[in-house]
Amino acid sequence: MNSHRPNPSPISTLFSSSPYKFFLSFPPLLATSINRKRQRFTSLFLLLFLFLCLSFATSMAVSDSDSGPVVHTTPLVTFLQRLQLTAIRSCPKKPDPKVYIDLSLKLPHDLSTVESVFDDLTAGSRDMSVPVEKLKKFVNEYFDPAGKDLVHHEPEDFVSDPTEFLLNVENKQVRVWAREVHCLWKTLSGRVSDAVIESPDRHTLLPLPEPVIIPGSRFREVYYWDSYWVIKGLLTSKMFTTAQGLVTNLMSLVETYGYVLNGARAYYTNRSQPPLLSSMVYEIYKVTKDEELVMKAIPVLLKEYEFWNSGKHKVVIRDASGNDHILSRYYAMWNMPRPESSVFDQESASGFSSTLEKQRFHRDIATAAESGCDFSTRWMRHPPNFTTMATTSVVPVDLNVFLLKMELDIAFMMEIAGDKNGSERFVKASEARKKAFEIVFWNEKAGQWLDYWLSSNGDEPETWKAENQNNNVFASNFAPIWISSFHSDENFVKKVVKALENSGLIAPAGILTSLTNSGQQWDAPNGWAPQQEMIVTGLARSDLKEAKVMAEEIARRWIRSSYRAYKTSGTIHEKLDVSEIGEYGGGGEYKPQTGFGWSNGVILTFLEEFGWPSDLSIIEP
Ligand SMILES: OC[C@H]1O[C@H](O[C@H]2O[C@H](CO)[C@@H](O)[C@H](O)[C@H]2O)[C@H](O)[C@@H](O)[C@@H]1O
Repeated sequence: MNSHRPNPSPISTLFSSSPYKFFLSFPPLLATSINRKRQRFTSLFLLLFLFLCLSFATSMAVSDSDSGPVVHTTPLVTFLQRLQLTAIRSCPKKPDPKVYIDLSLKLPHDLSTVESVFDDLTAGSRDMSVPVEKLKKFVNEYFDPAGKDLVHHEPEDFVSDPTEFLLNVENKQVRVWAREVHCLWKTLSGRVSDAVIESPDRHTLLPLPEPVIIPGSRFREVYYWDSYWVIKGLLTSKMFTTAQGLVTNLMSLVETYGYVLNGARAYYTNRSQPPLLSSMVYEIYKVTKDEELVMKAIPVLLKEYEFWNSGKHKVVIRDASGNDHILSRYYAMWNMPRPESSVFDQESASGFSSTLEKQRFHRDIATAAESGCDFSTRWMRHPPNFTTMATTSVVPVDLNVFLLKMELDIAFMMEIAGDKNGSERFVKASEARKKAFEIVFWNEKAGQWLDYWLSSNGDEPETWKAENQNNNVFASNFAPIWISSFHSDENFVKKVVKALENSGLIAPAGILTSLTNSGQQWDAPNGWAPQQEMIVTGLARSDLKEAKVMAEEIARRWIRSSYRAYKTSGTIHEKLDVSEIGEYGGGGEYKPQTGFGWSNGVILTFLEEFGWPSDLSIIEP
């Protein structure tokens, strides 16, 4: 596991800077002109002086740098960041910065040689730019292109027409399309190449034991929370072995790092993503009844549970009666620009003058990436001002739903394993978190759960204040309805359904992410597959008729829109613009992506859940 080493303090560079070198060389210079006693006194004096300098610099270092945890990255990532900067400054058509951080070092070159060639190439260039042709030549000579280290893999359990596939989809047009979506698993399937296993230091792609399903396009590596909806889709496609392989991969990351990484890249080791590993194991178990998988998963899930419920991730909110409620927040172990978007982050932080402000901002940016919702007005103190991102100060509703679900899943798995005490312990933990939902997040007037803004840095317990609830409407405010703890009481669900109906979130093609069009991708007018699925599935599982009707209506809108977008663009999109049927989403820091893992998964899941009658047109009425 990576150690959470603190950020290197400016003190480490103190003695290499010139004025101090001068002081260190001072005593020998004096030796010829004064006697030994005086020399000893002078040396002592200088030592004392240096000690005082050191103490002063240390105290400055402590107060002027953010003291949170930092997981360091690899030398290759650090170099590729330099190359990325040069590429962005050199190419007239701005390339996707992620392309450069995904390159791998060609054999037989070693990094230090390549670095010195690069130093020569950029020497004399003030802004690090170089002529494009020279840059291309350098990259081609020393690097393999992004994506070369993930080789195609034909999934062994893929059949083009699986038996019992989507039996309730009767409409011919929809069946044909569903089969095409099912076939996309083949294009998204890959295996980490042997080159990565043999020389991991030459790659930013991390070794994984089993084949993978990637989201698609620029996302040529496994992502944590995406995998939940990919797995749901794979189960519909009867690809059980592939689904199990994905879980084995994510479990291997927990074994190595102590948590599941944001994605399987060396530059994602400083953060996780929404914790859905237990839900993945649960979904697979429901279909396969594979007890061996459950037994393997329990210790891994316990390790992951500890990660989310300790250190900076853990927060304590005290209620008016003095009872403490333990919840979790996102908190990345990083306070610098994200390597995959380094230039973007540097520019965004350029308005901050102190190192401390910059570091805090970078941590809040990386933390938003850990939330999976990068970026959104949800994390901004003064939306839509991006520089007011303060993700570490938010106790998020959805993260705590995932953790409550994890507690219930672990309890369920421990029951299977025959560990009654362990199971009871986790049932108790889930009850405590459910209580915290009532006290901290639930807002009776709004009929939804609201994110909570911390008043302090979250290191000490703090007292709950009504004004700290974020009153803005987000799809995530309705995420709790996903789990049985919140959808089993009909009267309660009625309240939530009414609030959702009146929220303004229900749009022609699905559920909006928020009501603010900020230009960020996790805001209006975008709708994302995972949020549609959580809310729709939760409503559909309740016993309330209105909730079921609403669920089906939202699912049909989403499917129709995905179908129309597919027919016009020939592909499935990462996100949709839900203000209009058939429009794909935009905004944010990268171009809209296609492929696409979780969108395919949710289309198949909805078709499995609601079917499609033969007389119902897929073209919107
Ligand atoms: O490169 C920018 C960011 O890209 C990722 O985030 C987006 O794509 C992921 C894969 O589909 C998805 O899990 C996430 O919810 C999206 O916002 C990546 O996860 C970020 O860490 C990265 O900075």
